[in-house]
Amino acid sequence: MSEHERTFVMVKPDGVQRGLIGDIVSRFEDRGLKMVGGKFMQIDQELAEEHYGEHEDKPFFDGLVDFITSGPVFAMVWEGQDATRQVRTMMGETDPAESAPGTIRGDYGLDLGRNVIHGSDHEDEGANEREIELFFDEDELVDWDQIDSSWLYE
Ligand SMILES: Nc1ncnc2c1ncn2[C@@H]1O[C@H](COP(=O)(O)OP(=O)(O)OP(=O)(O)O)[C@@H](O)[C@H]1O
Repeated sequence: MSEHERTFVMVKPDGVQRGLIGDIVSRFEDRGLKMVGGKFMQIDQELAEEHYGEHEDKPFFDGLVDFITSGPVFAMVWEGQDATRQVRTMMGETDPAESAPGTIRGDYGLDLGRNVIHGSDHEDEGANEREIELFFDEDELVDWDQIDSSWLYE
């Protein structure tokens, strides 16, 4: 799939507390993706359990929920050609130790838990739109087609 699409991305509490929001946003801007939404927020227990619902039977589930609710996150929606897959490629692997230098987790990730960033799974059909809906109301997102940017090129 390589269509123009939106995807959900989140700088996790470790990334926020280490001051990595700006760098991460820059990487996506430089890549040509467009931000359509952004929210600095604290995730509560209910939202965390819903967001990570697919992992509820895993031994690391409680630790994952504790971590993601431990401090503010920066939730974002980015759009562009094949945006979900592009973001996943730029993030690296789930385990930072397996992530190539130059990827976000390869450059900054510490371990499986503290891996700086979340992005929708491109192999899970519809995960991007489900996660966007979970974190954002439609009126919090910008429709760039409706924004006049002709002045930029005058
Ligand atoms: N074995 C594990 N031990 C501890 N934490 C884990 C483990 N496996 C996954 N996690 C944590 O759970 C998150 C979700 O796992 P998942 O398999 O969906 O990875 P991912 O899709 O790369 O990550 P994310 O969903 O955060 O983008 C991972 O980002 C990681 O922080």
